[in-house]
Amino acid sequence: MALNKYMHPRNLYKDKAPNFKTLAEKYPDFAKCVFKDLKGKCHLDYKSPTSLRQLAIALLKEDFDLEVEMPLNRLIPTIPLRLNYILWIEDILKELTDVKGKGIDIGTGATCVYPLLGCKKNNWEFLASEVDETNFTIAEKNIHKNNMQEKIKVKKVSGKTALLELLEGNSDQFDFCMCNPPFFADHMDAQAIMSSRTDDRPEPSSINTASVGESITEGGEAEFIKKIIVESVDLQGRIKIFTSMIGKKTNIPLVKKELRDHKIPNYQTTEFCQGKTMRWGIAWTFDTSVIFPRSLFQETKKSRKLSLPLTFEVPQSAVSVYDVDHVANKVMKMLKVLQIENFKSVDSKTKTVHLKLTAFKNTWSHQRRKRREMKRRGEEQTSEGTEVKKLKVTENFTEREKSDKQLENSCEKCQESPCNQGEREVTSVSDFNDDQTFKGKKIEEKVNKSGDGEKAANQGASSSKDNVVPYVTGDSLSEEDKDQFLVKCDMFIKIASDSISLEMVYREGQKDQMHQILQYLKNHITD
Ligand SMILES: C[S@@+](CC[C@H](N)C(=O)[O-])C[C@H]1O[C@@H](n2cnc3c(N)ncnc32)[C@H](O)[C@@H]1O
Repeated sequence: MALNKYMHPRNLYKDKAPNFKTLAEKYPDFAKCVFKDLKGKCHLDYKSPTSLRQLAIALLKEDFDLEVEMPLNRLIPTIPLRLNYILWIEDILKELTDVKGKGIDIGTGATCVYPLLGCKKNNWEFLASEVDETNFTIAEKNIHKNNMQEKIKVKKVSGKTALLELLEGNSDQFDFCMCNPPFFADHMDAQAIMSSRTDDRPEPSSINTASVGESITEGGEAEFIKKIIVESVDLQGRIKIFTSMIGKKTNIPLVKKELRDHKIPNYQTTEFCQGKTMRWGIAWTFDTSVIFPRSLFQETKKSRKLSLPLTFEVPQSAVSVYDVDHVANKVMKMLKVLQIENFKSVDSKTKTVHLKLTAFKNTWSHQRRKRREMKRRGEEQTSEGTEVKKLKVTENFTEREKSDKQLENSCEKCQESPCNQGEREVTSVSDFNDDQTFKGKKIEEKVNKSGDGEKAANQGASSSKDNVVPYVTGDSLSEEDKDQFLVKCDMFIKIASDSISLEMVYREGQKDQMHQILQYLKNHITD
């Protein structure tokens, strides 16, 4: 299921979808809803209220040892989503001191699902409200069925307020309140939302059995949550953390605005992901010392994105012999020029070369600017009668700048010039510190004196025609430079079908620097 990878990590359905076959063997009423395909695999009709009900009943019994009854004409709770909400509350409470384990559930529904789960899992106590007579009666039954009447109380309310009426005549302190508010503003809203589905947002895979009172509230869920926010101002001494589920993403900014309007600065949203459905949660408190857990969805998404490898197919023209060893040697020489530390290991089975890279200093970007600077300084020096040789460098840079421009235009990531991705095209050799001219001089001397090894390294980073383009060797980093690294990543050079690929996998530090290093290698590997 698309969103399951973002489910709460402690959600037991994250990596283990309910096994219909096993459930059918244990629960006869559920078995009646299951049908088998030609291969004998069990399926469920998610459009059938009876099937959904029997699945929820079976899961609550199987995974939480909870006995419940649910009317077919009331909302049937999807258990993975309800569990995600409970797990988020657990995470919030972990950050608090002096937790009593007491919560409020606004509009508990017939199943009384949050109090039953919270009480069973965490031994929490609940005060719940319900406006609907049928829901109220069945919620009470479900509490008794599970012998939780000491822990869970439900109060029938008029629905004029969200919390105030529930707390009348009660002086308890609560750690949190939770709510799955009625969703729609009116029938038109419900109709519009159900019929606004596109290919991107297909038909819901399951049926909504909620009654009018359960799913429709004046102004929709945003107004309902606003009501809780307004009341929370008066109740801040009684309830530490206020939370609500949000069903429509577009309501999040409205709710946040209401919080800001009431000068409530400490709030946090989260995502509840399950199957194909995403819902959101919002939590707020008047206690500024509370630190809410960060959104797991955003963190997981970010770390998944970060772990995707960047790949590059090495062209045949990069090396004289097109094999992994030659490519690896060439790349290592380029890394030496860039002063990127690398540790090599080889997987002899797959013939893959693994280089563990650590870059301490950006030696690969802003080269045009730096060469222009060098050119200027070269001219200054020449006018003072020093080093005529620098003029050659100047001329060559002009040529080089042209080719750099072309390279810049070819930024593969954004296809724009200048690159707008914050991962600017990288072009030439090194980041010559501040005293470019001095380094240039020093390097020229090196070129003049250097043996084959250094010349070979130079080829890795500069045009063979342009052998006066300076370079620095990898041994010139100061201890200070090495104290802080820019980025660490792994590079794999391997055979991929009939070509050799270079793959970079991010480890730590600034990921955009890894993009730049790869771009540099792409631009210069055929030099
Ligand atoms: C979307 S349902 C949620 C039911 C249950 N909490 C769940 O998540 O499955 C909303 C519930 O709130 C109840 N409700 C609506 N307005 C209410 C109010 N002002 N006070 C208490 N309950 C209310 C409805 O009757 C309904 O049972």
